[in-house]
Amino acid sequence: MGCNSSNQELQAQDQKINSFLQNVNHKILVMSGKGGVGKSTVATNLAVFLSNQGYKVGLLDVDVHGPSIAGLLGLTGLRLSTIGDQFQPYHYSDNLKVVSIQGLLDQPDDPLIWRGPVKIGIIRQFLADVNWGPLDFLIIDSPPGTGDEPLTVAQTVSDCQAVIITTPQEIALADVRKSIQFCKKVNMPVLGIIENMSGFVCPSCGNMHAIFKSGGGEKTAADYNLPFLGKLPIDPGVVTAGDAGQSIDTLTSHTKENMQHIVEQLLHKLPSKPVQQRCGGGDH
Ligand SMILES: Nc1ncnc2c1ncn2[C@@H]1O[C@H](COP(=O)(O)OP(=O)(O)OP(=O)(O)O)[C@@H](O)[C@H]1O
Repeated sequence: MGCNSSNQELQAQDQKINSFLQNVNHKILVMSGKGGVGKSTVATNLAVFLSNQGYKVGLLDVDVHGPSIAGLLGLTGLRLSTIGDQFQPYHYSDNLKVVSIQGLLDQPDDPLIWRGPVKIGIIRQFLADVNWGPLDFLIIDSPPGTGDEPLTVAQTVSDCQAVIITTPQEIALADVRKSIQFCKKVNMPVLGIIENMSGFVCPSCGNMHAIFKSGGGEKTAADYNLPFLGKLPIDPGVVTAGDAGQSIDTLTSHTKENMQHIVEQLLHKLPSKPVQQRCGGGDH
């Protein structure tokens, strides 16, 4: 009896998830094999750049143990409110809604000491019980690796596609190859690979220094016959902007153009679908 009722609850939740996902044109999971390669930075900026172009975007942080989206967007006091039985996403702008586990913590520095089933439960709830509304893009930022969080997304969001972030050095690329194999195993198409921290242009001499090497992400994409979406250099401005809760869009360096190029490449790879009601641009 208990088992039946929990099965029924799961089925009811599945229905809610499916009815939300039917109203989302493109679902993108941003993954990396290795930690600290800039996955949250890229996920956040993809969401901001797309929403600035007028697309309706939802940004979901499923990095339960190390959520950083709220900080990168300057939403340090982010709280998720509820109306009835639904969470209300944070409206970063007219076109960008944000949900992060951070919004449920009493203290921002509280650690979450959760095992798999609890994490799976909260991710499903963020898909079932959030008042997202119709979206052109749902961008999901996952923790590094191939654990519970990306697996839950892959199993729950049936037409999700992956964008894999790497840095150019071999130790990161070895983990990217695992991410690619993971995507194959769970039948999640890879939209492309982005190489972050790809070279550093010295502000004094203007020369490019390949601190973590350069080109490894592009080569891995070619080796696996996957699209290469572009690269971002090591840019101290990215750190300063991220720490100040600002997007790459506020930078004056070439990094902004590189990010725009990545967004254009991504849009090229996607089948065009009718856009949700578009607004002029972000208001944040
Ligand atoms: N292109 C870049 N140039 C300079 N710094 C960068 C760049 N990209 C990201 N960073 C910085 O690197 C740090 C890690 O970035 P971020 O949090 O996005 O990585 P992550 O892969 O999501 O990390 P985690 O594994 O903890 O989830 C941040 O301080 C960020 O500002």
